[in-house]
Amino acid sequence: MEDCTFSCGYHIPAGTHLMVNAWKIHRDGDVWEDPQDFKPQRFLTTHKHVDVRGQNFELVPFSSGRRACPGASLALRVVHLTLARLLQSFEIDSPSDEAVDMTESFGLTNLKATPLQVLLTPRLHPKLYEL
Ligand code: HEM
Repeated sequence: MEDCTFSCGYHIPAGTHLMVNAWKIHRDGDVWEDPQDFKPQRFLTTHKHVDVRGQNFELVPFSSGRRACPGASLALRVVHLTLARLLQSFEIDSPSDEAVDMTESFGLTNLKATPLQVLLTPRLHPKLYEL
């Protein structure tokens, strides 16, 4: 390992424990319009060429480079499958009429400030839920 100095002026001494702040990168107002808003349609329009696998540094959910997530391909499939099965199999509701509190808490990973309470009601034939 050796010291590293970038042309923009950052100097990183050898042995530094460096953590990438993906939360901040993913909310960069120079890249993302209304960065705090959940707008998945931006990936069909203004940012349709942005890839999640570490080639476009403005979006790095699986990191990038040699230590990027080796489970990315599996994860991209499993997330779709799990979400689809959940939506197909259950009515999803909240126990109260109040809007879900989406406030975030501070931490290394992105946690909700208040626990999510959900009511799941099976919507398919009971036989389909047998193990
Ligand atoms: C949506 C799901 C997932 C996300 C967002 C994700 C994200 C990440 C990120 C950002 C890193 C880099 C961490 C760092 O820089 O220190 C990472 C590393 C890693 N991920 Fe994932 N991951 C996911 C699912 C998975 C799955 C399904 C597997 C395995 C089956 C997996 C296995 C790993 C391993 C082994 C590493 C460490 C790689 C290394 O240090 O060389 N991940 N993941």
